[in-house]
Amino acid sequence: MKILSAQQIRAADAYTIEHEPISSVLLMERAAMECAGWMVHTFGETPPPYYIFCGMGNNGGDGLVIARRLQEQGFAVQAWLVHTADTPSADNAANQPYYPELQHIREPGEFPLLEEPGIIVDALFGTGLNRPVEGWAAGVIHKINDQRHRHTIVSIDMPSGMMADEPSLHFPCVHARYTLTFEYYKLAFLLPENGERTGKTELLKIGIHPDYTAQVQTEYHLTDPETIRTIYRPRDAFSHKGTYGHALMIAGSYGKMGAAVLATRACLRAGAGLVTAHIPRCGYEIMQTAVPEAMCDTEESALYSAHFDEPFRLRQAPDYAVVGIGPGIGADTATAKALERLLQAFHKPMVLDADALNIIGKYPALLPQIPKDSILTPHPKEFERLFGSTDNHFERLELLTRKACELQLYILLKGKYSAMACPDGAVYFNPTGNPGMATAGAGDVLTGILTGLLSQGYTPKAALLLGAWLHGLAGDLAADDLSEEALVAEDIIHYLGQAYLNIKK
Ligand SMILES: NC(=O)C1=CN([C@@H]2O[C@H](COP(=O)(O)OP(=O)(O)OC[C@H]3O[C@@H](n4cnc5c(N)ncnc54)[C@H](O)[C@@H]3O)[C@@H](O)[C@H]2O)[C@@H](O)CC1
Ligand SMILES: Nc1ncnc2c1ncn2[C@@H]1O[C@H](COP(=O)(O)OP(=O)(O)O)[C@@H](O)[C@H]1O
Ligand SMILES: [K+]
Repeated sequence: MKILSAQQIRAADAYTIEHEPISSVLLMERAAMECAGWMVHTFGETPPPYYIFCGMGNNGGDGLVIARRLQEQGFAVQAWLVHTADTPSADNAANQPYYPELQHIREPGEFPLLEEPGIIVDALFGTGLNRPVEGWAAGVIHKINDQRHRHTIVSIDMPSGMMADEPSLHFPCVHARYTLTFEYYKLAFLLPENGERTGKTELLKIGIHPDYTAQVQTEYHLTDPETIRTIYRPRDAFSHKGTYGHALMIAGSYGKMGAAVLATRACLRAGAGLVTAHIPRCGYEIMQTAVPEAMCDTEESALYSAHFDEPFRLRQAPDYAVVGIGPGIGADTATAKALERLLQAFHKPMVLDADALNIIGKYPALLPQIPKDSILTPHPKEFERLFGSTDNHFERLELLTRKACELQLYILLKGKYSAMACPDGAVYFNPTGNPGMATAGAGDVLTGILTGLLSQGYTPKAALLLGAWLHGLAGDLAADDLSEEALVAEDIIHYLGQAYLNIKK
């Protein structure tokens, strides 16, 4: 699913108006009807009163139509026009006569007392916002926010005060419980700095012309079930384990064998044909007992240098379909040396996570040695160690995209919407997953899944999009049964099968 800028959204509206064709006032009617329908469905036939605050632009126009529609259905509605400008937009003005009970706020003192707990509809500003809200209009936003513990705040299209494509963290902005957004997710919603203000996002289709969406060029995308279904490849009936590759998982150290077990298990569950776990000797029995399906390749100590010093084994490394490296390996000098040797010996796309990334953060000269099209999976702290810090999440996204292009790597920056930057500059956000996955080892499972998918022959981009989706979906299915709180990393592996079945439906 494409993510459009505010400017592209305006163009999409204009294209629809011209080519459907439909008048802009009717398009507004359609958008507002969807909102009113959602509210009736969500808040029921006997809801608390609706308090609707409308701005002077088309977002306010939506608010006026919502007020009329809800009132026509017999609900208790009060609506105010907040005079943030001298003149309303044409479609806003066109709708005012159809809601004669409209009240007016021309100064902060006119903000009403909302006695009965109700539903506040925020229709002050939408995608037309082009600067911070200031003065008494900002005061109205603060007053709305002061009510948020007594009332449910629903923002129309965007929380008023938030910019769709630019940082606005420090701007006055409505803190919504729900944001009913039209047709496309806005980039701002997907960045952690705006999460608290956006609340739960509901995407409402308002009938934007499909031809516009099909032809518009955008670097940002949200992965969706259709994309995932086109990526997923069913198994060939005549295939054998050789078809699905032999993966090498380099993970674990004394005290961190759990990371190796989780990554190895996840790699097998994702569907790799054969998996060898490269681990320190101290973890041999743990691994053989916990994951009998995996082969083990051990070293005398927890250090990895010996392995890749040995010419025979070094020659073997390229024979693996894929290498996943990082979970729990530690970041001491000998291990760093071993990683350097691995990068000299292995030239196919690989998966680098956790301590492998921390080592590279310490020795940045290793970065350009990573095989082209490899997948890096940093969490925000690891990302900062690798590439430095930024002032806000828009800048961080820009840095992520730039690094993926410069280094010709796929980089997944973890989060609620993990951002996956591709070497061609495209960025995909993954919508599956939940806060239950903020638990030790969840990232090790992701490393295993990605390695398992690459092993089966998925391209790095396909493995990345499908892997992130499956990982989050397995976490969602696990949380549905077990709760977010009780979810542990092992559960994500356990529910991977259900996640596969779900995408095949
Ligand atoms: N035909 C269309 O274009 C449709 C538009 N729709 C709605 O229209 C919205 C966009 O409407 P508009 O482009 O009229 O803009 P908004 O209603 O978002 O903003 C209102 C006006 O405020 C002014 N403004 C910007 N920043 C300000 C600030 N900081 N302080 C005070 N005034 C400021 C702008 O000049 C703009 O004209 C969407 O978010 C959506 O809700 C929907 O009705 C669907 C159809
Ligand atoms: N709130 C959340 N919503 C969705 N996914 C989440 C959330 N919190 C964590 N995750 C996912 O869980 C994983 C956690 O990885 P990471 O922090 O590396 O864990 P660890 O290092 O303990 O293995 C990431 O893939 C991340 O996207
Ligand atoms: K709004």
